[in-house]
Amino acid sequence: MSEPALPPLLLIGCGKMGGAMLAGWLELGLPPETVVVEPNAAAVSAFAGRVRHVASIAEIPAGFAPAAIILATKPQEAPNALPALAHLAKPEVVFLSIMAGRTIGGMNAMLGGKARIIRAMPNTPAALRLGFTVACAGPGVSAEQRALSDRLLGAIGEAAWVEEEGLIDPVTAVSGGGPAYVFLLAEVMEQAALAQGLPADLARRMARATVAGSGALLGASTEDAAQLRRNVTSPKGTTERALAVLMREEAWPALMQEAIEAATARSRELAG
Ligand SMILES: NC(=O)C1=CN([C@@H]2O[C@H](COP(=O)(O)OP(=O)(O)OC[C@H]3O[C@@H](n4cnc5c(N)ncnc54)[C@H](OP(=O)(O)O)[C@@H]3O)[C@@H](O)[C@H]2O)C=CC1
Ligand SMILES: O=C(O)[C@@H]1CCC=N1
Repeated sequence: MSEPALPPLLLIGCGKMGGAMLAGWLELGLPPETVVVEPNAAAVSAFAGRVRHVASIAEIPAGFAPAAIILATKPQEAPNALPALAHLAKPEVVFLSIMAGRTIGGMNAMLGGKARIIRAMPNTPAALRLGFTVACAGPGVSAEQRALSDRLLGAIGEAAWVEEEGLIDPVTAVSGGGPAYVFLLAEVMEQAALAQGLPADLARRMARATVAGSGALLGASTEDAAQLRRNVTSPKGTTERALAVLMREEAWPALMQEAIEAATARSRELAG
């Protein structure tokens, strides 16, 4: 059975994440009545003619009744943007926020106290529909609103739900920011290749292809990451020597834990 048509949406902020999500939703067949609020016209140029673009919340057409309002501005913009959207907070409208840190309670207060809110955390592979999003539904969200949000998040990759909102902070640290750590890996591998005398172009290609190829292998495999690592590590071989450095107690395992703790703490600081 084919899925019902998507209802019109209102997207607030069409930057890196908002734009990536919009691209996925357009593939699902988003109605052209969809409104995108984005002050930076260049950010929406790729979607010209497929959605209605306005530069500010004040310019949202009067009477427009979206089923879902996606909040994809920076968390710091919430105190400006959310009160201006309070008049749209009705039981039949679900707010789907991807803002780091901003809590359901804090957003609800800015939206007038009666909003139905889902707090979600996607990541940038959403641009290739390979994202991973974890979502949490706040009070009053209906089964239909949750199903619509699940469909929207499923259009940009995998979606998972948690009941405890506090878990979204470590999710933000692990999968929300996670792509940055992987890209950093490509950067430092390239630098290490250069340090061993490899030509710059080759160092760059090697690092990118190794990270991208390993990600694709992991994505296609049912084996644990640890087993895929072992598959590379010949006894008494070269990889074993490298891993003896990287897996030292104070090295990657401890550093990653510290990094995730720092990002989780920052997510909690952004709360409100
Ligand atoms: N980037 C990522 O990997 C992820 C980001 N997020 C979350 O997504 C949100 C957006 O992040 P990201 O896409 O990286 O940021 P961007 O800065 O790329 O996008 C935010 C966009 O919102 C626009 N904007 C600013 N004020 C308003 C307003 N009042 N109404 C409508 N649009 C407005 C900005 O315009 P201008 O630049 O002109 O100010 C900008 O284009 C953040 O809350 C972040 O925490 C979540 C998961 C991953
Ligand atoms: O760095 C940030 O705050 C956002 C949230 C996760 C990824 N980017």
